Amino acid sequence: MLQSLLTDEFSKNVGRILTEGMLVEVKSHPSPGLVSPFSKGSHRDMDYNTFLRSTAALSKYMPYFVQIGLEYDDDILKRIRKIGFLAEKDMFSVTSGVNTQKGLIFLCGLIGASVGRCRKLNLSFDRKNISNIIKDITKGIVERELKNIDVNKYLTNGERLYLMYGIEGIRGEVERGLPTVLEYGLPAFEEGLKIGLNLNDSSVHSLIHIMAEVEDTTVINRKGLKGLYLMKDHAKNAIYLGGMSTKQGRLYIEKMDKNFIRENISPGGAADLLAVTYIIYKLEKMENNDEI
Ligand SMILES: CC(C)(COP(=O)(O)OP(=O)(O)OC[C@H]1O[C@@H](n2cnc3c(N)ncnc32)[C@H](O[C@H]2O[C@H](COP(=O)(O)OP(=O)(O)OP(=O)(O)O)[C@@H](O)[C@H]2O)[C@@H]1O)[C@@H](O)C(=O)NCCC(=O)NCCS
Ligand SMILES: Nc1ncnc2[nH]cnc12
Repeated sequence: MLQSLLTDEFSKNVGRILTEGMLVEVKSHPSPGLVSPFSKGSHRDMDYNTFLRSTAALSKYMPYFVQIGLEYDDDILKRIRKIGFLAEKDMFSVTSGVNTQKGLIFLCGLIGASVGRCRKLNLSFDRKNISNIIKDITKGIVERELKNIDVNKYLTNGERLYLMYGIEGIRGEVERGLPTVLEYGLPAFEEGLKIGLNLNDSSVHSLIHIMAEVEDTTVINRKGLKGLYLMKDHAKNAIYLGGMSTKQGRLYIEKMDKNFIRENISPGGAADLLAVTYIIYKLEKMENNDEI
């Protein structure tokens, strides 16, 4: 599959932004319960270096996702998954079997292909068009993959949690066109930059707003619905205190990190959506020739 797709300069540039998003996310701190350069968060089996290795391995695949959108009109989801499957294999091999960025591979596949498709159709690659194309590519995914699950096969966390609670997780997020990113992640990130926060602090500000809204199956998997509500309540308190824009908010977010580690909460889905937030922000800049 890789040999049959030759990537062009545009795909490489977009691929670079996808990789940058993964790096910006894992570099952000304090990131409650998550891995950062200063903390392993609520994890024993991975640290910052594991994420660097994983991101380096995945970077190779990013331009191919874009190329899919540039070259094909049909079976886009199937094609993304073919490449994604190879990427997952490489990820697990460099992390000794630890799941660092499985969700992100899928999300980057969809964003990359949707940007390729925008280019092909002469559409600007802004948040609205990316969201609409992702809705289109993933139309019916919840119905096909969750509502019709074969309960006798091995179930992934996402599938099991849908059966238990009806929670749609990453599939619901993409089929609805990334509402958590468009309605919460991006506005908070841009608000942070507008009031003068640096990249790190705007990212954490955005992360907190995402945590307040997302149905993160990584959290539910470990801690049940109680864990999800605990995460959301903490995030809402942090927002009430001003998030990263106030001293009280910052102190609260540092305390949140300690609480999440004590409670073994790691919002991996929220982390992925922060990466997506940054990626879409950066793609819009690229479109306007601002920062590339
Ligand atoms: C559609 C797929 C993403 C696969 O779906 P699957 O059913 O296999 O997976 P899910 O269990 O549904 O979870 C997928 C990951 O998505 C992230 N996530 C969770 N909730 C949301 C949400 N609401 N919105 C967006 N994203 C969300 C989350 O990924 C992050 O967390 C992972 C780290 O978690 P960790 O705590 O380590 O969890 P575990 O290893 O599970 O266990 P413990 O440590 O607790 O023991 C990390 O991956 C982050 O990225 C969910 O994990 C897609 O993969 C697919 O199509 N699969 C089919 C096979 C295929 O074709 N693969 C190639 C696809 S491109
Ligand atoms: N920084 C991070 N920490 C833990 N899990 C994650 N999944 C994606 N990014 C993560």
